[in-house]
Amino acid sequence: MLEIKDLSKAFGNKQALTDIDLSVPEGVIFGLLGPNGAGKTTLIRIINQIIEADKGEIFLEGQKISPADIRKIGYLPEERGLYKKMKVWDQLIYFARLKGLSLDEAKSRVNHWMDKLEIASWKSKKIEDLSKGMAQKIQFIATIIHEPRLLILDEPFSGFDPVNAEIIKNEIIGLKNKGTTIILSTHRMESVELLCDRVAMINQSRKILDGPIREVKNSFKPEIFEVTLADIQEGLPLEFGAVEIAPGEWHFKTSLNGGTPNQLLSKFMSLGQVTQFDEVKPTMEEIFIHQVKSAENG
Ligand SMILES: Nc1ncnc2c1ncn2[C@@H]1O[C@H](COP(=O)(O)OP(=O)(O)OP(=O)(O)O)[C@@H](O)[C@H]1O
Repeated sequence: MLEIKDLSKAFGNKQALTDIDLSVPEGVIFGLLGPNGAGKTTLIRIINQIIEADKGEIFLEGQKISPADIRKIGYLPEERGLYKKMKVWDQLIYFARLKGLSLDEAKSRVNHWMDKLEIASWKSKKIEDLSKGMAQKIQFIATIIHEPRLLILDEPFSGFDPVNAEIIKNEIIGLKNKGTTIILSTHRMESVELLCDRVAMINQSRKILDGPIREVKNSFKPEIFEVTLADIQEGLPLEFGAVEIAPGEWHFKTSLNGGTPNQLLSKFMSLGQVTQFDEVKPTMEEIFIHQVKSAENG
C-alpha cells in the first residue's frame, strides 16, 4: 500500500529522519513507534505532503505519491485541528466536502457516523463547547468520513476515557476489516499489542526495528520460564530462588541455560508435580524500552 524508500529530512542541523525504508502492506494495522523526538510526526507529515523530504521517495499503491493522493489518505494529527467557533454538523460537512464528497453523500455519512458514535444530539453544538473527548470523536469522524484507503492515526486514544477509547478501538478494527490500511502512531504499547499486525520503531531519526509483531516478539524471547511445582518431596535447590506460595508448592522463574524446554520440563517433573510451565514472552513495552536503551548505550 505504502512504500517509503531512503527517506531523509533535516531541520537546520537537526536530523529528523535518516535513510528510512518502510513497507506498509495493504490491509494491516502498522504500528509506528519510537520515543519522543524520534521522527515519527516528521515522517507522517511527509507522507501527507505537508512538508517535503530532503531525499527519498514515497509510493502509494505502486505510484509515486502526488497531491491528488491526499483524498486517499485520512490523517488524524496529534494536534487536533477543528474550527472552534463552527458547529459540529457544519464542520463535518465541510471536511467531507473538502475531501470530495457530494453534499448528499456528505450528509448521509455524517448522519451515519454521528448515530454510530451516539453523538447525534451534538449536531448544533460549537466545537468550543465540547469536552476534549467529545471533540476527539468529531475529529475522528472528520478523518474517516471520505473512507480513505490509508488511515494515519497519531495518538488516536488520547483524550478518551476507557469506554470511548474502546469504542474508537472497535471502529479502528472495523475499518481494518473493511480493508483500510492503518498506520497507528502511539506510545500506548498495550494498544500496539492489541491492534497491530506489524511494527516499525524509529529512534533518533533511524529505523531500528521492523517486522510482523509476532516475529518481533519471538526474536526478543528471553528464554525464561515461569514454573510452579507442587508436592515437592525433597527441598528445591536454592538456585531457583523459589517462593513457597502454598505448603509444598513453589513458584519461580528460570532460564533455559542452553538446554531445551523439554529438558527443563523433565528436570522439574522429577522434582514434583509441575502445575505451571509457561514461557515468559516480552511485552511490546519491554521491547520498546530495551531497544531505546540499547541504542542509547551504542
Ligand atoms: N518544524 C521543525 N523545525 C525544527 N525541528 C523540528 C521540526 N519538526 C520536528 N523537529 C525536530 O525533529 C525531531 C523529530 O521530531 P518529531 O516531531 O518528528 O518526533 P516524534 O517522533 O513525532 O516525537 P513525539 O513522540 O514527541 O511526538 C525532533 O528533534 C524535533 O525537535
